[in-house]
Amino acid sequence: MFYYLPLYIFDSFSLSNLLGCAIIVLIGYFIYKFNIYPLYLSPLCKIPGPPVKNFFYGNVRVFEDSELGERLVNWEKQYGSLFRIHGFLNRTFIVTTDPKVVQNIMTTHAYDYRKSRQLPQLTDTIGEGLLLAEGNVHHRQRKMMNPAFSFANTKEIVPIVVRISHQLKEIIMNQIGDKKEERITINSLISKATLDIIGLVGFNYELNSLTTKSELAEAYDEITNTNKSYWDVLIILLSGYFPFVRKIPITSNIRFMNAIKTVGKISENLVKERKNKIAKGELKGNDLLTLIIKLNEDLSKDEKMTDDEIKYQIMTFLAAGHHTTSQSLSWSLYFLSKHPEIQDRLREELVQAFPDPNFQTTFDEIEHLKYLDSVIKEILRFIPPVSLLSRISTKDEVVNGYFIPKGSMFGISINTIHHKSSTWGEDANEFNPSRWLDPEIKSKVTNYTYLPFNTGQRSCIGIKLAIAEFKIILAVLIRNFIFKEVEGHKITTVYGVVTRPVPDIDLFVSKIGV
Ligand code: HEM
Repeated sequence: MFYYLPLYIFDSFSLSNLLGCAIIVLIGYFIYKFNIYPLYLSPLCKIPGPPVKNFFYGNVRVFEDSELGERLVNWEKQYGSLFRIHGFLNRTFIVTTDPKVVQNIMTTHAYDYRKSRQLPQLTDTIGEGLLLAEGNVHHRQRKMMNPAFSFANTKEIVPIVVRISHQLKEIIMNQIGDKKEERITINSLISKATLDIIGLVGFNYELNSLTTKSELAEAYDEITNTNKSYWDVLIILLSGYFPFVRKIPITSNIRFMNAIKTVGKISENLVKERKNKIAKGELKGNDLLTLIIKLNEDLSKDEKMTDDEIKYQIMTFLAAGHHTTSQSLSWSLYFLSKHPEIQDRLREELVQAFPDPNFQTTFDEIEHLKYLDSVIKEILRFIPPVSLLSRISTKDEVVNGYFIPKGSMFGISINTIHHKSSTWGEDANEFNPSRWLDPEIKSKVTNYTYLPFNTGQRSCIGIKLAIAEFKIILAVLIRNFIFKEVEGHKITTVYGVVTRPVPDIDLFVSKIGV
């Protein structure tokens, strides 16, 4: 009798019925997985959080959302330092600003949390370099590369940063020419300057993107494209779940993949070129790549990085090392133009320290400028370039009384932590560099209340380089120009991989003393 069962089924169900059933089962599975389970059945539902209003987007877009920062700050006030939000397809994020939880995730048990691969375009852009490596691989790579980012090496690269900063200054001077002032789009100029700097300090490679058309600068313009359409964002979000979506041959995907190929090709050539120099005994220089290759030479076979690993580090440094710094610099000029009194005070300090507008400086000289230091600390507090860090747990755990199953996603909201009035006072939402001169506020600053570069094992390896570069470029620009707001030019803050202004920032720029 059982022998006849399959035929019996085919008799009574036509193929279209079967297909219909399969579609219903699939839709049922989809609704269960992306709606019923995360919103009603998951143990994470016990954690408080805002109601979900959108079937697809949950309560935040998490990526490319212009209101994310403000909403997270408000939810933290309402639900406390550990709360639940839902992103695309109702993915649950446990958002935390609790210093103890942050410490546990970032320091005490850092390797028990892995990075999210929800943004495959990030993996495509930087490869499996230090930023994305996990566990022992990360530990080995980091240990090996730390010496290349030491204070001593950072001091050595200061003259390069000064040279490019003055080159940027000259370009702006020329754009202003004899005019009283000129409206200038600052982001793209600064981004080229920081790309040129990472090219030189990273690989002793003259990208010259400030002065010539650069293939690499164009590739990054494409990758970090600021004019993303609704469909571009949807493709990015969907590719987090279904990676093949990135491979569909539509214009935005093709342009993105071509840009990625350019970055990969240039990085590969840099490794080859350096290897040739080693073969000829010509390996000289104190750029990061040379230092890393030298350090690699001395390692045992098990510890050595492969050529591909070195290529991924180049891709990582290029991406991680230029966009963050350039966006922060652009935001600085924007807020300094909104607060002319702060800009004037900073300029006063700079003119006094550097009477010559074409000044050359050392690391120590620039480090001693207190107000410049306060302005930079404040911009990194007020608008941290990396506003949200995500981590996925690899073990079941109980956090603040809630059971959190392994595989859960934590979002450490740096931006929210940086706007807590309990740390920063009632004016936490104001841009006020002077707070950094207040001993009471300074006493509340710890690795877990202020973390623009993250903290612990996965903190930014380029922090010293980033701060030196940030200070020098800002010092050269503010020492030589006055930046003024363009009335009616409205800027929105968009929280992507890096927090960026949309549209690009236009400012009126005039020369000092003209
Ligand atoms: C204002 C500038 C910068 C900011 C705000 C910044 C911020 C950050 C943050 C928050 C992280 C941690 C990411 C995570 O835990 O998921 C990070 C990691 C990293 N950053 Fe930066 N960064 C900046 C500049 C640079 C520069 C100039 C470099 C130069 C190469 C660099 C290279 C890296 C690398 C390689 C990592 C991965 C470190 C690891 O996982 O061990 N960053 N950065």
